[in-house]
Amino acid sequence: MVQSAHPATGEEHVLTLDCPNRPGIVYAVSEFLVRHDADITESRQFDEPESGRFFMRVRFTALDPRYGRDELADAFGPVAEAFAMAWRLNRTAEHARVLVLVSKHQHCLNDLLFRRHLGTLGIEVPLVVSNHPDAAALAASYGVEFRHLPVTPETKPQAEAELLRLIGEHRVDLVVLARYMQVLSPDLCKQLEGRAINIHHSFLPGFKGARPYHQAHARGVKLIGATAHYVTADLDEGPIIEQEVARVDHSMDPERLAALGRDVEAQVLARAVRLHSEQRVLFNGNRTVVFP
Ligand SMILES: Nc1nc2c(c(=O)[nH]1)N[C@@H](CN(C=O)c1ccc(C(=O)N[C@@H](CCC(=O)O)C(=O)O)cc1)CN2
Repeated sequence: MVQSAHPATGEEHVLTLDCPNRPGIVYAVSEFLVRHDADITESRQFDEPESGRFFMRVRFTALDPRYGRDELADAFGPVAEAFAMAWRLNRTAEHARVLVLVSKHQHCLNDLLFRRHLGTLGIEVPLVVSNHPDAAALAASYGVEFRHLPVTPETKPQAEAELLRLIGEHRVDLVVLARYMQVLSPDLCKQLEGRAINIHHSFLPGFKGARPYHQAHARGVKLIGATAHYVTADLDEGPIIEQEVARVDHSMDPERLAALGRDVEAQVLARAVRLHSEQRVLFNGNRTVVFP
């Protein structure tokens, strides 16, 4: 990891990119930044032999006030085109606007709102939405707007249309399924591609579905876990961002496993939301490249 020696005054940005691997990519990016009077403060890269793709994340401070995010983006376009890059450039001061979806279990929602309240998670949460009324008091306790959106097989299309309207109205960048127990339709998944994260309460690919702790108990596992992944139409199959495990034993019934799992779920989801909101996750097919 490359770290800058001298403090710089200016706006901090993050550039992420991926492209076919070839010589000269790092030079081209560095030359562009130097030419625009930017100071690189962190740089990570990964060459993936299997796909032949190159992945990079650069954090830099723009020292010349003539070059804000939009001016730099316009100027970087030709460089990106020359290397067939997929890329994103954002100011780090811009916090991701997160809509949280929740059902009955509130531990992951509470953890996210508490970390935001403490200022240790750089996100804004304009809205909490649930298919049950239970979480209204928790959202209110953090001063966050709450919307109860019941979902039945008959009302799912209207409920999802209303959810999309709320995402637009609140300028949402990221949807977080914090133990939301309804399966999103393929259409909604397509519209939320790359900007919806789910916490699954097992160590995937083990124990998919709605009752992983009962499955784990029945199997007699000695480790349980949680997985944060991007949401796709294929249930529990999306690109994995973060995972963690905890040791368990024969004396623990499904309820005890679920109680232990709650802490793991909350930690894994908060880590995944931080990694995504800091632009530290890049897509590599159905997998991810994560620069922590
Ligand atoms: N399109 C997707 N939607 C959702 C995903 C996903 O990966 N893709 N993850 C789930 C969360 N989840 C596991 O992490 C999960 C939630 C619900 C179910 C399920 O079978 N639900 C039943 C209803 C259960 C209930 O009402 O309690 C169902 O929808 O018929 C499985 C896995 C969130 N959505």
